[in-house]
Amino acid sequence: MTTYAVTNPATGAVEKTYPTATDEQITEAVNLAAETFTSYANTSFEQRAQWMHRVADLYEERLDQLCSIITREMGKPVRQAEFEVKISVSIYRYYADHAAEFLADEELPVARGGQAKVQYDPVGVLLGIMPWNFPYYQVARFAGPNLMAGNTIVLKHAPQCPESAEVMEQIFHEAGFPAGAYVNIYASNEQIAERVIPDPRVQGVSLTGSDRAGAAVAETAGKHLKKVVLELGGNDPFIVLDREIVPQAVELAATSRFGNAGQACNAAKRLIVLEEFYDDFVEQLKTAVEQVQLGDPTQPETAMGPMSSQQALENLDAQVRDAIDHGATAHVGGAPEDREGAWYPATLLTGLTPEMRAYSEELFGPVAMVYSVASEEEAIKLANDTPYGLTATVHSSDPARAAEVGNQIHTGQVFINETSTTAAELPFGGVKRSGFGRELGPYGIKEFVNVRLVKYSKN
Ligand SMILES: NC(=O)C1=CN([C@@H]2O[C@H](COP(=O)(O)OP(=O)(O)OC[C@H]3O[C@@H](n4cnc5c(N)ncnc54)[C@H](O)[C@@H]3O)[C@@H](O)[C@H]2O)C=CC1
Ligand SMILES: CCCCCC(=O)O
Repeated sequence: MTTYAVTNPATGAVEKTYPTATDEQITEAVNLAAETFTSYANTSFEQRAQWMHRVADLYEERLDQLCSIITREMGKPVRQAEFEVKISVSIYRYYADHAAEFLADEELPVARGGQAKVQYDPVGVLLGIMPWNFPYYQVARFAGPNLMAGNTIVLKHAPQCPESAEVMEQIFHEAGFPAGAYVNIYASNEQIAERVIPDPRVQGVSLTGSDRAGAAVAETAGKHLKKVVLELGGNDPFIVLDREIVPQAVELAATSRFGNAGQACNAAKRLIVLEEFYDDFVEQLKTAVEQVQLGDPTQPETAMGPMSSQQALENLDAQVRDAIDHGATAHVGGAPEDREGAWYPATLLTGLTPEMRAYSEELFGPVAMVYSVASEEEAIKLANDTPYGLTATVHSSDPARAAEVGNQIHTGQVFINETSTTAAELPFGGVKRSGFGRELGPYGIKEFVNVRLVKYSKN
């Protein structure tokens, strides 16, 4: 049974519970989104943009409240929560400002004469299934473009995030969107599979989360011929090619790995370093990891708070224990803190080998793993030795060399001499088990539209 509750990971205390929807409520939610679609699809881009900018205004006006909610729901340090709210605002404003341009009719040349154009029409009700790690940002990547395209949305958030889910729906309605344009549901997985995805008025599903969840939802969607966009996990390589870049690479690696307590699909997870300066890199990184102190996530000076839940901590602990039991070395950290709440210290592991779970599985927590390789070719081979393909970052004092290596890594995104970042105008997505489809940028608004040909005879 799915329980929607605010369980503060800093203390383990259940602070608020929300009732899972009844089957009748689920049906009413889809009915409302479907009935609203007809009129909403006929609103102008200007009207949608006005409402969308108002959503962004309300996020800005309620910054402190929004930050406090997710700090309690999943332990995010308040400064990082501010960043998340602000990037969500930028996504809403980006699509408010650019949707009309991105979805403008396109005239097509016709060899045999006549006229033709493509128009980008909304398709109907979309289901969004979002995770707990960035409660506002993940929803913005889905709601921003699809509402601007004229679709209506039914949003099922993570069971850990019922309060942020509630406040987002309130904001969209207060901003002026029709009630049926954005409908939040506290649904169970079974209700999603049995009552939402099969509904003929639901035209697509966007899920961000684990590949396990993605596979389950995509299987149901496939059975009912519904398009999906999947933003799943990653085990992203971070390759260091020369000694000169090591100090910068150490700083970037620590920032990427320990932000959000390591709970980011695009975090640098596998640090791959040429053996000639491997010891130096590990020593410098050890110093950086030791400086990442756990703290009260409500305090502005805190760099890392608890993990999102006791379950997330236990999953990570099992993976790290398995690595250590099979011979890995924990230079820093390596076990949960002995106190109430989901507290796991910044951890540095070396000596990873293929028989360990940590070698092939995503470690969704504050654990940096460093691998030594003898050559650039070995670095590329190791980087690609994963079922995932989300982002890769490559670091060298010679950016052209880094780009050449980056071009050989099978991922949806490559970053040269910087951490894997995200922005409203940059497409985000992966290959292999990291999912398919793209969010953000001009690509994110064309995933759930009907690319419709209109042709006129030449007479
Ligand atoms: N790509 C990303 O941003 C994220 C990836 N993850 C990955 O997921 C792993 C585990 O995290 P979880 O909390 O288990 O995330 P999850 O993948 O179980 O949850 C993500 C969302 O999918 C929903 N969901 C899960 N199974 C479902 C099903 N059968 N039908 C319908 N909805 C379903 C959840 O309720 C939630 O809303 C992490 O270790 C990480 O690898 C988790 C969060 C975000
Ligand atoms: C704002 C950072 C992006 C995290 C992307 C993810 O975990 O899905």
